[in-house]
Amino acid sequence: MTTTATALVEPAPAKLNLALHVTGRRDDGYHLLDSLVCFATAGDVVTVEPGPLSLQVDGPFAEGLSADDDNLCLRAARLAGLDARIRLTKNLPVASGIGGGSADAAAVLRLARRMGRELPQMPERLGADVPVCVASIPARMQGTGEILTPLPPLPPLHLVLANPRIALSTPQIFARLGRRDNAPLPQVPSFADVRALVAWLSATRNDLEPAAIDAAPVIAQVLQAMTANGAAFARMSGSGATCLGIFDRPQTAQAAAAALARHGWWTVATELAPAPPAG
Ligand SMILES: C[C@@](CO)(OP(=O)(O)O)[C@H](O)COP(=O)(O)OP(=O)(O)OC[C@H]1O[C@@H](n2ccc(N)nc2=O)[C@H](O)[C@@H]1O
Ligand SMILES: Nc1ncnc2c1ncn2[C@@H]1O[C@H](COP(=O)(O)OP(=O)(O)O)[C@@H](O)[C@H]1O
Repeated sequence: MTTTATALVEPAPAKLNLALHVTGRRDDGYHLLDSLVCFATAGDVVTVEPGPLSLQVDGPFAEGLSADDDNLCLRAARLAGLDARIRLTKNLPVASGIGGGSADAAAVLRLARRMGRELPQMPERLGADVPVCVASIPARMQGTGEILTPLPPLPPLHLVLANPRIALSTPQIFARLGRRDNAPLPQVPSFADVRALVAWLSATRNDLEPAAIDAAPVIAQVLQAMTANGAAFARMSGSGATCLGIFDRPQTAQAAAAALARHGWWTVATELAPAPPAG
């Protein structure tokens, strides 16, 4: 698809679970979560142009993804009643704990809104992470993902994301959990600076991290490498295997991303994403 003047472009920022507590399980098997979520400028890009509904995928991770009817971009378009030619540039690794598919679906819903459609009720029908990805702002996420409390802006963050090129299945990681009745997050304050955020995060966890390390021990090496390369804080996001590191300066983040890439891992140095324009 060549892009024309009528194309609309929407970023699909990577979703980061800075903290993720699993606090229970519903009768239908879905888990109750309590998570501090934010978004990075690193992400996929969704473009739409007028035309019948279709999807074309390009970008570095296009190969791992089929453009068939099940693709979350097409499912989101059908839910929003959007007929358009969609192009997805897949920059994020697939099945990697940073909500790529949910962020893509959310970007399609925002595009549909820009084209005059109503946001569909219960976007969580597309995936538990879709509501927070539609908002794409720092938020506390509870319930199974549908209860959102927007947070005051976070301090600027210099981040590294690293994935050891291992796709992990979200349901399989949930299934490996030892405990499902952990305490909720402590109260989330307004963070004066990165030091305050890191201190708060240090008293929290990602409850899916031990289960994911059990399934893919290399994740522990990625976390260790983040710290060895100067991260003030390192943690796995979501159900993994992508890990995030918080660094003091853009230069240290870029140097760490380059050092981690020498292991053959996917890495990117990034920042917090700006909020999408209010719809
Ligand atoms: C774990 C999280 C944390 O943000 O992130 P990812 O690792 O996917 O990025 C999300 O809750 C994932 O959201 P999402 O990837 O949209 O999940 P869904 O497609 O709705 O669900 C996939 C499967 O994960 C399990 N699941 C998901 C969400 C939840 N609250 N409890 C669950 O038990 C269920 O087995 C479900 O069938
Ligand atoms: N546009 C999409 N991008 C990524 N994954 C998608 C997409 N559409 C459907 N999927 C499917 O959703 C699953 C979860 O992918 P993803 O959202 O990237 O992972 P995670 O939820 O761990 O962050 C994958 O198995 C993939 O096949």
